[in-house]
Amino acid sequence: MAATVAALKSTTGTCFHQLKKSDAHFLPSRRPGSVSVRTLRRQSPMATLTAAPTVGLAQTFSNLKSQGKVAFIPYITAGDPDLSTTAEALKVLDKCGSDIIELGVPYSDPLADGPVIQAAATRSLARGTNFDSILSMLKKVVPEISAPIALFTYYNPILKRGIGQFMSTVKETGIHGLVVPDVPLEETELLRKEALKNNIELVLLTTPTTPTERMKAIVEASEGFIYLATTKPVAVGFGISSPEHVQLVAGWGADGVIVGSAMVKLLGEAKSPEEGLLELEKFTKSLKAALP
Ligand SMILES: O=P(O)(O)OC[C@@H](O)[C@@H](O)c1c[nH]c2ccccc12
Repeated sequence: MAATVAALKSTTGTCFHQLKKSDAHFLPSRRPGSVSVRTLRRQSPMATLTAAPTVGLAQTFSNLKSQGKVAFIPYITAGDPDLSTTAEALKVLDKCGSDIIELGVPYSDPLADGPVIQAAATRSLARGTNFDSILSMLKKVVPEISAPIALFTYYNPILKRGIGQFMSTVKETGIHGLVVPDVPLEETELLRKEALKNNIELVLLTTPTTPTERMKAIVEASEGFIYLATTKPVAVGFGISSPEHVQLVAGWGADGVIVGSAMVKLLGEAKSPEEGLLELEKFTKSLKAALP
């Protein structure tokens, strides 16, 4: 895998259709920066009024890279065990130094997710979580947290609202990035156009088995994140669940480390939301401490 990371950093590439749970994913950065994101935000005169993130995903990577740091990127599913716990969890993750937070919108056919996240989505939907309730939770919480958020959603909820309407609504909540795992490159043109209009970074996906030419095209089109293979900064995810894993991946030369299922499990399987949040805090701190 270390060799894979090195190879990916010297290639431009991606495949989209072949995305599966066994694959790692990577996040590139485009815009150079020199000041710590977190320092920048906290020094802002607006900080007492609102801690809204001032920089997006790509900029966050640039800023961290210039300090020799590796991004810590947790993923949680919205509405599991309930939306008010998700709101608290976002604050905990932010407070514990997460650099970017991935928030999954639960969907009935989560084909790109593994069993833990699928189960979380099912529980969340059974509780009645829907896109509108997630948006109103985000409107309240996003101004209180520093880390930029990337929303993970399948394509259907976007199509249902209409792409333009979806992007502007999402932008209003203060979300910076969007990952749509079931849209192939060929169908992203309109999505990209509307995302750009609303200043949302649209993340495309690749896998280690993606043909080089296709990888190049996807890397070219992606903003903020790419899953696998790029000369831009790279973040690795899938199957990472301990400080040892995090350390190992950072040692391979990755620019960011993504942890999903392990987080989701802590929150979703805790005896109570309070206990889940405490576990989440402990776990996040231990992972963050393992990174440079
Ligand atoms: O859960 P893991 O093994 O820690 O891996 C992160 C991954 O699940 C998360 O980033 C993710 C959630 N939903 C996705 C859809 C596509 C790609 C990636 C994801």
